[in-house]
Amino acid sequence: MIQAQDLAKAYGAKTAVDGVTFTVQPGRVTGFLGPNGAGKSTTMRMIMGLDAPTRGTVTVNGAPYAQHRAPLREIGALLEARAVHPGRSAYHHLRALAATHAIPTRRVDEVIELTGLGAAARKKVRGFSLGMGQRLGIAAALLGDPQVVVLDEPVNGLDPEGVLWVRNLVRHLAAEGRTVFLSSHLMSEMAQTADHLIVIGRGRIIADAPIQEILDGQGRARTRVRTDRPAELAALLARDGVAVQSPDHELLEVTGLEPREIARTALGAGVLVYELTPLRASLEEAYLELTKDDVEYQSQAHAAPAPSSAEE
Ligand SMILES: Nc1ncnc2c1ncn2[C@@H]1O[C@H](COP(=O)(O)OP(=O)(O)OP(=O)(O)O)[C@@H](O)[C@H]1O
Repeated sequence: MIQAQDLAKAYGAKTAVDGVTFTVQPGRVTGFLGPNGAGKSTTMRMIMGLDAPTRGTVTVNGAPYAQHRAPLREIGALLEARAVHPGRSAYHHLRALAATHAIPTRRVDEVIELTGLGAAARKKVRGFSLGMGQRLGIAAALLGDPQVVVLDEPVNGLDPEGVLWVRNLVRHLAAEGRTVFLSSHLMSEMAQTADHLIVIGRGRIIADAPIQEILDGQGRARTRVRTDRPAELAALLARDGVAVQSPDHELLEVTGLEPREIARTALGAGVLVYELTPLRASLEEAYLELTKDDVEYQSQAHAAPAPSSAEE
């Protein structure tokens, strides 16, 4: 289990993570979803003890990473920008890692098998494709047979077969009762892989719910309408896929129509509307909104010299 409590990280004046509180439970795949720059990698680095929080705490199975005697057996991670000696073979890289953590060599063969590295394991890492590099990173993460697995953008650079492989692997790890926490900036990928989603935008949690709940809530615009002729407007709005409720005098709650359409219908019939309030943006909409800002950020980042911390 991973528990973050009011976890925050600032780099100078830049707040990367702005006080997040969440729990990643064992036995399911938890997706950490957010656009580029939302704070996913920073949060994951703090989980792994690679970055010190400015505020708050994060624990892995009840203790901060640094306090575990054999951290590799507790939690395994694939983080971006993993340093692997390019002149070494994947096999030797894993052997060296195992040796420094008192992990038997037999386990190296197991993770090579598990990650489908196969014959490539004997080749120098220098010649690895992005996909093979990701597999090696995942092999290293699983080396200590950890109860908690953290993968930062594990499907980045993988071909469709590789994406499917990661999906099956993480589902298998969760089915074994492990805590699996993986990040992505793609809602579509998460929808197919995760049981539970934690959505982060600009360093803050914007949703933390089972995936089904999030998918059910998608795309169903709900609007509060106040009008002096509620019965008449309700009748005008009634159509397939639209639900109209009247919880109070002069009040309607309309599901399945955008405010603009409601306004147009009311205007067409000469019905006075004196309130029109969208009740809840769907997560997908909220997510797209955040992504939109991020695209702007990206284009600015390309126009100006890239910050030295940029990972892409
Ligand atoms: N070492 C650093 N120094 C300064 N700013 C940083 C540093 N690391 C991250 N940031 C900034 O903190 C914010 C969050 O970055 P982070 O890498 O955690 O986001 P992310 O959600 O993982 O995005 P991505 O998908 O691009 O990796 C970004 O604005 C980033 O530029």
